[in-house]
Amino acid sequence: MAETILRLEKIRKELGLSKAIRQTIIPNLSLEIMAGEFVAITGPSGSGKSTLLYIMGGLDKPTSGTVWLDGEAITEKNETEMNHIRNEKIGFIYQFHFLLPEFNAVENVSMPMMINGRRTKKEIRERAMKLLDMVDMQNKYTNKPSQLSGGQQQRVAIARALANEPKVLLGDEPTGNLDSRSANNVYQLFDRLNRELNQTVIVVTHDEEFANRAGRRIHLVDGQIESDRPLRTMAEPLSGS
Ligand SMILES: Nc1ncnc2c1ncn2[C@@H]1O[C@H](COP(=O)(O)OP(=O)(O)OP(=O)(O)O)[C@@H](O)[C@H]1O
Repeated sequence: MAETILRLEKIRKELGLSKAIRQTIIPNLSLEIMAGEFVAITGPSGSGKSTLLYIMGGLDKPTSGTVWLDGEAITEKNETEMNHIRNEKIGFIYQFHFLLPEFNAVENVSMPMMINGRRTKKEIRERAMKLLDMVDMQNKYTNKPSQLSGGQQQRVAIARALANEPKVLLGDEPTGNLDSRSANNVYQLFDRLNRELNQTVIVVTHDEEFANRAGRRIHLVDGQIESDRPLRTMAEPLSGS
């Protein structure tokens, strides 16, 4: 049986707009995600999807409540400990790739491994190339981001997010900035990572087609789960693929 990889317990998020005015983004949300799940988080603009994803990935702290990642309460960690956990256990993909412009594809993918320090230089380079092969970027090792299309840049960003074998891969609108063909490549890649590597994937998306490819769909309204339903059981083949 799959184990719980991420657990959110009574998460509340408020923002202080001024001393007197506080906005509640997430009133009280609990959620459990199992290893190997592919979860899409949908909902109207402003419903708190990105806030929730950032809290899951330790990039934002809830006002109260606990986030457990791989059995550890990450909400209790300080910034230094959190940097380490993010590097080791969380892969984050944004709508805009945030690749380092002055470095080529191999160097960008190598970066999280260099920071981590668990591998030798040679191992890092070999793994970076292997990851780029996996995202079908084998011919672009030495290209800098400006020499790549938007879809290719996003695939390098995905390879980078996978560099340290993260427990969870989090995507904030990873196809939001792509044309439909590149978006389709990215869907297929997420799908493959989930099925072949059993990678846990959680994506926030406005894209209906992407959301429908996930194994589970959580719909947020006003920071609350309006629906949470399986779209298919884990590792069940996607119809039409
Ligand atoms: N730094 C901030 N300062 C003020 N308000 C914020 C801040 N970050 C988020 N908010 C507010 O929190 C709410 C939730 O924002 P969030 O980005 O999580 O929603 P979302 O569902 O991801 O929206 P979208 O689909 O438009 O990206 C919104 O009302 C937003 O205006």
